[in-house]
Amino acid sequence: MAGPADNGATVFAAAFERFAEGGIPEVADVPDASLDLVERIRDLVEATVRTDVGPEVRAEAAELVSRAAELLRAATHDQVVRFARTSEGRIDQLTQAGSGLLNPQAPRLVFRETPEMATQAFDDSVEPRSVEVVADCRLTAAHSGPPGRAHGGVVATLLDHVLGLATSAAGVPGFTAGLDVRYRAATPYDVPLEIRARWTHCEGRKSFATGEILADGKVTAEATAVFIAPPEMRSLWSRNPRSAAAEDTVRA
Ligand SMILES: CCCCCCCCCCCC(=O)SCCNC(=O)CCNC(=O)[C@H](O)C(C)(C)COP(=O)(O)OP(=O)(O)OC[C@H]1O[C@@H](n2cnc3c(N)ncnc32)[C@H](O)[C@@H]1OP(=O)(O)O
Repeated sequence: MAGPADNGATVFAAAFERFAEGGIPEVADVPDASLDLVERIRDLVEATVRTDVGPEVRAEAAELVSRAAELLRAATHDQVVRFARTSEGRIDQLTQAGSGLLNPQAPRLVFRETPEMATQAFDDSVEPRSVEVVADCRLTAAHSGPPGRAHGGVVATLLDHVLGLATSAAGVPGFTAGLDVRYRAATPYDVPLEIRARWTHCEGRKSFATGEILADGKVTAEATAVFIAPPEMRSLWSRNPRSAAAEDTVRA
């Protein structure tokens, strides 16, 4: 298993080998039961935050939740990391905290107008292309910070993730090296939010993006970020084969 010291490169290398061999499953093959479980846990978290029931009912609920955790632990993966290929040809990590389909702690982030994602990164013969990535999200009371508004860290997570995907879409992805968020107004929960981002330029290994969150058409937060891919990741990404066919089904 990869430890923190290896920068995740071992896990990525294994994932790219599997991608090359056609072994990365499709996101579309994730069973409905897996998605349903995630949605129900999100509902559970929301209900837990909002509940006003007494201690006895809480204790009863806690017993049920413990039983559910026990059921899920009956079979576990060696790695939490679960790669899958999206319909746009992008490799996603289904348990990541930004939008992971199999992570109930991730906000419900839905990408729209998603342009075809670059599947070939760091290809010297292809100029990065600036594409606008747009996502919809509705935060809940479980994401609140000060009364009535979203937590600033959650707002930063949304921006980090969507700006990161904009650099992936451009063909120059990386890890977040810096994220500068300007909180212009309260970001509300329980209302539709729109998150927009686009890659702007590269300076050497640094890939820059900007983006913003809008509620009811008004910008509540904006960000600039720099993403950097370590050399070993660049070499992995650069040989990401576009033509790989997925044969596995997701066992999630
Ligand atoms: C597959 C499906 C996934 C699917 C998942 C999808 C995820 C979407 C996006 C989520 C993104 C994340 O959360 S990523 C996770 C959070 N981020 C991280 O864990 C990153 C931790 N940091 C690192 O690993 C490292 O510091 C790196 C890789 C970022 C950079 O290390 P390095 O390669 O050694 O580079 P380093 O020499 O430090 O810096 C290179 C150059 O950049 C400059 N530089 C460094 N930081 C900054 C900065 N904040 N702003 C400006 N410039 C900077 C340096 O001065 C230097 O300039 P010069 O001397 O060259 O001029």
